[in-house]
Formats: sequence, C-alpha cells, structure tokens
Amino acid sequence: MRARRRHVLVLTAVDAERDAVAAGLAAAGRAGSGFEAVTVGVGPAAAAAGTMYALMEKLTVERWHPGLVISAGIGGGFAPAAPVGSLAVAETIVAADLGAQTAEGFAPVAELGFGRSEHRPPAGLSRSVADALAAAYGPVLTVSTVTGTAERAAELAGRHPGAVAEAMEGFGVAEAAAFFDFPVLEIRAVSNAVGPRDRAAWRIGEALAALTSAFGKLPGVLEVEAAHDGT
Ligand SMILES: O=C(O)c1cccc(C(=O)CC[C@H]2O[C@@H](n3cnc4c(=O)[nH]cnc43)[C@H](O)[C@@H]2O)c1
Repeated sequence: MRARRRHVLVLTAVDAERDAVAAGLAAAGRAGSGFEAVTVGVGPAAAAAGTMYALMEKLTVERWHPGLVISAGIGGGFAPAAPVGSLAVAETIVAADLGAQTAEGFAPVAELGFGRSEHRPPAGLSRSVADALAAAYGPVLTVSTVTGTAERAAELAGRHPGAVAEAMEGFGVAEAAAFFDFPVLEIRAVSNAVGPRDRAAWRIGEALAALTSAFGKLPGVLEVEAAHDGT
C-alpha cells in the first residue's frame, strides 16, 4: 500500500521543546492537522535513531508521508547574530565536530573522504522561513560537546563563517531525512550564548516561548511557500 498524505514532522530533543512546538501549532489552529512533533532525545546519535524510527513508523504504520522534516529546539546563539530569546534558521546544517584532529587543525569528515559534513535545506524555503520569523540565517552547527569556552566559540566561528547557532541534534535529524530524500529545516530558539559556560545565564523559558511563537507562524509561512511552488 502506498503512503498517502504529506505532512510536516518536527523532531525535538526533549518533551519541553515538543510541548512548546505543539502549543504554537495549537495557537495556529494546526494541532493534529498536518503537523506532528515527536521527542527523539539529546545529541546527534539519539536524534538520527529517533528520527529514523519516527519516519519508518509514519511511512509504514500510519501511512503518513512527511513532505518536510524539521529539527527544532533550543540552542546556543553566536554573537552578535543570534542573541538570547531570538530565533535562528539553518542555511546549512553542519556536523561541526565530526572529523579528525590533525597537526594542521580540524579536518571535517567529508574532507577525509567519508560521508557528509553538512546538509543544505531547500534554499528558497529556509530563507523565506527565516525572513518570516525575523530569524538569524546562516550555518547552524551540530556538536556532540556543548561549547563552554570563548576559545572554542572563536574556533568554531572561524571555521564556519556566518554561523548563527549551535545545538546537538540537527545533523542527526538531517541524516535520517536524507536517507529518504525528504527536505529538512532546522529552527533554533536561543537559550544561551555560545561561549564561556554560565548556567545562570540560561533563559530556557524565554527560548521555549520563542519556539512557540515561531511554530504559531510557521504553518502560514509554509502554506504561502507551497502556493508559490504550486505544490
Ligand atoms: O551544562 C552545561 O553547561 C550545558 C550547556 C549547554 C547545553 C547543555 C545541555 O545539556 C542541553 C543540551 C540541549 O539543549 C540544546 N542546546 C542548548 N544550548 C546549547 C548550546 O549552547 N550548545 C549546544 N546545544 C545546546 C541541545 O540541542 C540539546 O538538546 C548543558
């Protein structure tokens, strides 16, 4: 039997992010209609495994055909592009610490000849979503270790010019989506600055509220984009 409907599948790391996304969709009148948010766990490996499981379940059990896959949640923002409480949308989704350390510096896995180091969301769509959400737009880095020093933040920013945010799941979600050729977006609400570790400066509530606001607007933005595409 063929999958019939095309929907948007949103993957978050934790339930609080999923609930923030769901609250936005509910405010837009889209709870349970065309969108679903699923928690997949923290980090790129959990994200890839959880996304693959969710996609297989949608395709084979629920006969749900995801037309778009979105990695969403809180993240660290690079100054000055993405201050706390703001939004960031990925132009590219980059595996920033997947590779090898060499005498000449970090070598990304793609340069070593193994697989991919980044995924590129559909450029027109990601740019339109960023504009509509008044979000910073640029590379969003996926890391397995949260940045905790100014030196590491500067190293990442130097290696990835224009980077707007870092988080831990985007590349894992994108790898699973790419397996099926599904388009992917990453949307982050900034809870903290990328830099020296300072737990007291975290603003998780503010970031979750920004995530809710983003998903309140997103269905309308995607509908306009689909109308332009004639899809
Ligand atoms: O203990 C710490 O200092 C610490 C700092 C940042 C994040 C954590 C986490 O364990 C939460 C990771 C969780 O949140 C996303 N996230 C939020 N901010 C960042 C960040 O600056 N860098 C990377 N990931 C971040 C991430 O996607 C995870 O889902 C602990």
